[in-house]
Amino acid sequence: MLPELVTAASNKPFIILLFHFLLLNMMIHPISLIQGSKLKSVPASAPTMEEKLSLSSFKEYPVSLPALDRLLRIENKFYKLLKKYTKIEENPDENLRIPVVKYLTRYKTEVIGGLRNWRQASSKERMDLRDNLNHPFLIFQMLRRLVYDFPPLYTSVLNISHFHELSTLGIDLEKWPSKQDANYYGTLVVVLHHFYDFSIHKFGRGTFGKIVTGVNLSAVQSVELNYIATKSECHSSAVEFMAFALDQARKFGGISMNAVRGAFKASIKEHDKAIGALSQNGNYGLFISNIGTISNFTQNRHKFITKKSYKKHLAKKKFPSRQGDTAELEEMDSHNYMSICKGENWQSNDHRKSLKCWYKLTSRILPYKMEKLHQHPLIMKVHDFMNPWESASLINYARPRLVPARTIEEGYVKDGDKVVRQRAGLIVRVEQDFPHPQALQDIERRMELITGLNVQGRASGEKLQVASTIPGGYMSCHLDSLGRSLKKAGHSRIATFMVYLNKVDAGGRTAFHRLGAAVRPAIHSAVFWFNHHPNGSLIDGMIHGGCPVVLGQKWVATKWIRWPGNVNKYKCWRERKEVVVLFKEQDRNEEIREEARNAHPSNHGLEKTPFDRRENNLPHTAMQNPTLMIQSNQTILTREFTADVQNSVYDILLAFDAISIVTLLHDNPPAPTL
Ligand SMILES: O=C(O)CCC(=O)C(=O)O
Ligand SMILES: [Fe+2]
Repeated sequence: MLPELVTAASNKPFIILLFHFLLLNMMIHPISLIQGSKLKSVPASAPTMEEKLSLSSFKEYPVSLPALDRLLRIENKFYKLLKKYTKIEENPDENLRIPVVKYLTRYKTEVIGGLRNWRQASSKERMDLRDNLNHPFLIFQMLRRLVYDFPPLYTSVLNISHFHELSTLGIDLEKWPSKQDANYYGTLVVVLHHFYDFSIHKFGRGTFGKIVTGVNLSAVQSVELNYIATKSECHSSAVEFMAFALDQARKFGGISMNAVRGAFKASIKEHDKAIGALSQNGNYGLFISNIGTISNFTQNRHKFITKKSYKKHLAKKKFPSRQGDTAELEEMDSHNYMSICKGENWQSNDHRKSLKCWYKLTSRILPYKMEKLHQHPLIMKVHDFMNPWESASLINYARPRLVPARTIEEGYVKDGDKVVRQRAGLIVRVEQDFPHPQALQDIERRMELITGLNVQGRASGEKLQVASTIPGGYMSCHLDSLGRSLKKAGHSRIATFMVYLNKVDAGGRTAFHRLGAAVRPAIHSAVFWFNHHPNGSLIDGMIHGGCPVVLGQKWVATKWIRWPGNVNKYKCWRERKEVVVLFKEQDRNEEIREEARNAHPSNHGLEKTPFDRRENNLPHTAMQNPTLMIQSNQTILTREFTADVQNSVYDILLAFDAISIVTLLHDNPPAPTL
């Protein structure tokens, strides 16, 4: 247990104990942070506390907010009882005095101090406990107390009559938070440092920029964060956490100086080794992002590969420009993405001058304030797209339904990998049970009026998706489209329309690093961009990522707009090729056939094809395993369809690389009209 370790530190070789402790007891969440647009798989994680507690039907994070809320309240009760206990006359068991006082002191510094200052910091708004739980650092500290300090103390005091109230709280230590749970939040703190390169010396003592956080980072916690950072390949962050540990140990003791000094040296060595290997392997993105965060530890400066040597390295190796599509550019992506997240802007003055703002008038809606954020390729911002009631309804709908985001790699959704592309980010699709269907339709209709694209219906858009991210959570850089060409990927998301549903206190920009700029999340506003050129090819420049949220919780609603339902709007991208779909199935519903015969060949609005009607309201039995024949120009293709595929027009289009279905017939069709 950690407290024993710390007390023992002064007389035992601490470093040995320290690493023994770290290696054996700290199983951190297996992550490897960022690293460009290349996706890394994450091994299955241990059961989370949420699963163990089964307190709530939804998982908001590995530990759900209601679960955390409950823990916070339990701990608060415990704190009050301990405090009373120290004040009773015929005092307490002598053996208990030290651990009780220790717990009280930690609680006072980490919670009371933190909460008070946090409140002051939040633009005079009263923040409830939940808001405080929203910061990974405070959760990290709380879970550490509950994992290391709470169980032994709780077991010792449970039979003391003064504490009998505890038995009514339903605490089950078997289902108590684990070290993994605490360390998960440690990784989020590391992410924040790795990206934003803030001063740990200030942050660890309670300030974050202009915000007073009340954070009070102990030497031991700093050592733990060092370990987590090393495991996460954030080597310069690791060194900085260790440097802070050294500083805290020097100032406040409680841990062996020699041991921390030794661990500090070991950490630098580890850093240099890793960085050296990275630079030799030519992984410049990672190399630079690590180098970039090393600050000036004057006494140890010579031990780092300094920025100077990085510059030499730069001089030797020519880095690609920010345009184009090369392997090297991809390597640079992670670094550039981080720079843009930090607020850098590489757009030229000329380009910025060309970015205009205007009011868009349509016949049906009030004017929208439109702002061009990038010219070629286009990124548009729509101010005040959502009304506050709509945003709140979407958040309220999503909150209890969130699930960890699944990942999409090379066009396939991989089940099981919870957080690769989206870390500490959870999503839900807005389904039929959304209580305000009319509002949803309004929202989608407005998207259509603004973009000029169809977004409603399966062929035109995916269901609106709401995503939530807590501080430390981010989405590494990626392209929204699922394939390089529309031809290959019929599902392709030709455009993205994303709405920022709430105010994010700090961080959480959407970074378009190859375009040199990021969009700040502005409450109720939307951002809109194309992922494909009109000729169908992918716009590589649209690679983007959601930067880590620093303070507050970020909520976005995203509509991915699809190709098949919009293909007619891309009139010139290739020659029109019409196809005839033949159902060979015998027992097809007569109504469908009738409609098919009547369908006018020139009706290309996919929403109106018999297929779609079938999808919406025709009996399903008629559609079991049909064989489709597609006649396209002179070629006749036949293919068995699975139940899944038969359900959608665009899947059929995709399978046959067709643009549209002009008619739908039973056997022996007349010659197609091409
Ligand atoms: O959260 C963001 O700002 C970006 C999210 C995103 O890119 C996505 O969901 O595809
Ligand atoms: Fe995206």
